[in-house]
Amino acid sequence: MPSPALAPAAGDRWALFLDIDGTLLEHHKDPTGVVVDDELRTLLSNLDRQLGGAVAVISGRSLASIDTLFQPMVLRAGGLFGIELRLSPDEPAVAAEEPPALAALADRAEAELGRAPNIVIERKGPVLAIHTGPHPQSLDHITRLAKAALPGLPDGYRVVEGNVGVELLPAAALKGDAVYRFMTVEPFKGRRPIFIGDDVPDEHAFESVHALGGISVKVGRPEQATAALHALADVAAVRAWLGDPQFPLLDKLVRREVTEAAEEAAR
Ligand SMILES: O=P(O)(O)OC[C@H]1O[C@H](O[C@H]2O[C@H](CO)[C@@H](O)[C@H](O)[C@H]2O)[C@H](O)[C@@H](O)[C@@H]1O
Ligand SMILES: [Mg+2]
Repeated sequence: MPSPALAPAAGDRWALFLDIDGTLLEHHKDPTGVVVDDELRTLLSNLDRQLGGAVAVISGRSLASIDTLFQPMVLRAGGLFGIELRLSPDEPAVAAEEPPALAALADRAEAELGRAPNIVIERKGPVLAIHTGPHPQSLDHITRLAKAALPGLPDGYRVVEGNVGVELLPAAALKGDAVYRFMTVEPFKGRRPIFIGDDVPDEHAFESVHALGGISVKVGRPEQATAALHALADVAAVRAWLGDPQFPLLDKLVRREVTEAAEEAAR
């Protein structure tokens, strides 16, 4: 039997927010190499029907990249960590622009690092990603380079070191803010949010769903500090949970022990 704290309250209506890479899709060394299978499309359509449309992906990918991946589906989405919002599927995808100072940095990064093995540079308008793959040494080096570039960028830019790369993000790129924005509009309004994510930028969204009385689910990396209160082992476990006829039965999630130190480290 689920403990009372883990059982969905009667009458709860849910809103579902999903990270993409590492949550719905397994990683691939090339960001353009991932493929959305029809099983995932069917899963998302079923959830969309089940939750009255209160389903959105919130990703570091641009809306254009999300659309290319999921076509012909057009999802409610927060692209570029929430900078590019599509609150309803009939809104066109508008791409955010690359500021000149970031363009200059991206040009330099492409010239200096573009040929290095395992490094992939992804220009996404106001966000620049330098993917290293799971190679800690190059990750340290690239993080230092990215931090050194901050003074030349518009105010508020920050470096986020993720599991397999570094991203330079403007101040407005906060996944939790995207969750808040969705929660102000139909069909999300008044529901209880669930956010599922696997990486550092997802921590902000975990905090937001907590503030909204929702459920946070961290995927994989059990050794990593996180604010999330629940866990799923991997992409397969995420898909199995989402596809369970009893979704969202919370006792199928692993309840995380969150220590003060872990919460602090996740901030
Ligand atoms: O917020 P997410 O949906 O998880 O997106 C985060 C980034 O995902 C992609 O990069 C990562 O996945 C790639 C494909 O597996 C991999 O090649 C890369 O090394 C990873 O960093 C995407 O390309 C980025 O734009 C997203 O920000
Ligand atoms: Mg992810």
